[in-house]
Amino acid sequence: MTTTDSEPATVAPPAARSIRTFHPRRGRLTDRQRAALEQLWPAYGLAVPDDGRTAVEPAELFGRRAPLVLEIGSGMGDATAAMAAADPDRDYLAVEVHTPGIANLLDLVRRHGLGNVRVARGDALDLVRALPAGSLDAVHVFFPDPWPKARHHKRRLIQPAHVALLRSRLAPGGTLHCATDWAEYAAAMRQTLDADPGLVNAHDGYAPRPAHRPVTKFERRALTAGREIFDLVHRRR
Ligand SMILES: C[S@@+](CC[C@H](N)C(=O)[O-])C[C@H]1O[C@@H](n2cnc3c(N)ncnc32)[C@H](O)[C@@H]1O
Repeated sequence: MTTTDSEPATVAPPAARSIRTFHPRRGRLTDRQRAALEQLWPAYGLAVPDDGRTAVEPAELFGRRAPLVLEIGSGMGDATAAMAAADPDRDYLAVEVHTPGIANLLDLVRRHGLGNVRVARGDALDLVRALPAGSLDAVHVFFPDPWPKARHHKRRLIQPAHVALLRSRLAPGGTLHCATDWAEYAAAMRQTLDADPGLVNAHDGYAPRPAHRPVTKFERRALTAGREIFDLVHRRR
């Protein structure tokens, strides 16, 4: 994965051109997830452009201009759906690679009538590259894959070049909120985020878990196993 904080090269295409249907294999989804995927994907789904040129225009995706929250690695989507339901004046764009998670979030969108959620399928960094600079009010990275082995650290989402890219898509004053149950990753995240010249740590250390962040599926597992949770909230200067 190469990373750049430069602008996407082309102007936004019509939303319909960036939205495509996909058909995951039968058997991986519950009937309800499959039905939600088939019914909602055309209007609520986005195939992440991976050509490095196609731009994603949030106003076209949501049909309105509102502050935009990006949730990276939304998992089964419970936290995204809960936050979007409690925050109707902002739009929520979730990005995930795991098809059952995408379908589950679409099912939650359908059941709770969430007009302010869209679900992107593909690589989070490709999506971030395709978004306009300064277009995000917040980025949520809740319990990203920890890649605990040292030789796999290069696969981690939170590393200096990726943070610079994320920061470039945040509006001034926008927040980057990360959470993890992996103490060593938390320390590395904090060091990387604190070192970014365009970010300021909103809490001068780890943040108390904000009331607006629901307990996620992975967080529940960590709490059951007795692990500590670390939140980090940084603001773009
Ligand atoms: C440990 S899980 C956490 C899920 C959820 N945030 C939670 O707390 O329950 C990490 C998620 O990130 C997703 N993921 C990993 N790499 C990704 C990528 N490059 N782009 C988008 N999602 C990704 C995985 O599929 C997985 O669902």
